Amino acid sequence: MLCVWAVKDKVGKYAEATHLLHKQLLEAISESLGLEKNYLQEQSEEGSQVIAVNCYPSCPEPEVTLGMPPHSDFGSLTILLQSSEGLQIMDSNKNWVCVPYIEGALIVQLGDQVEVMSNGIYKSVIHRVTVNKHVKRLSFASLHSLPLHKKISPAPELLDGDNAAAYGEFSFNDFLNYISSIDDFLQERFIDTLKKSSS
Ligand SMILES: O=C(O)CCC(=O)C(=O)O
Ligand SMILES: [Fe+2]
Repeated sequence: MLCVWAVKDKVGKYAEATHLLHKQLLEAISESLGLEKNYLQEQSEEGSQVIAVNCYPSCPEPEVTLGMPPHSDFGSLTILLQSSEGLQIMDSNKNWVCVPYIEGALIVQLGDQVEVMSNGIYKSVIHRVTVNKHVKRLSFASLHSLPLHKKISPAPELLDGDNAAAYGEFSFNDFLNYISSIDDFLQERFIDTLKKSSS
């Protein structure tokens, strides 16, 4: 019992720390886009945070399988801690690049919601997870999202005559409806369905 409480306390503190870090990162991203410092954070107010613990057992034939298939995260940002290498991101030439393991380092992945709000100035990162023949891998993902029914669209300050909105508006709920309505949501990323044809 003591052990359960100790873990609960640690995970609770971790969730609080990543919640604060998410806020600070959104402020930095807002400023980098030339928006009000609080713009993205205000959009994200009353949003959700989920801590997912992923376990990838060692696998006798790592070359024929994946721990997690390619996807981008639907939310604003994902803050990730990994126990060993395994995460790969797709670069602009569509090559898979290994994210190195650095003890204690946090990995920040930009999600679809920030891609849309930045009108595509930032792109969400496509990533996948490989498995290892000998090593079991754990990852702790803090997944942050805007509120379920909040409509998300490009920040109006980023739009002018030369820069039209490159994405239609959507909510997290629209995303959930999308993935429950199709057979294989990995075939087409939800964000691609929002892109306007001129983009
Ligand atoms: O295990 C990882 O490194 C990534 C996990 C992930 O992509 C996710 O939870 O969305
Ligand atoms: Fe992910």
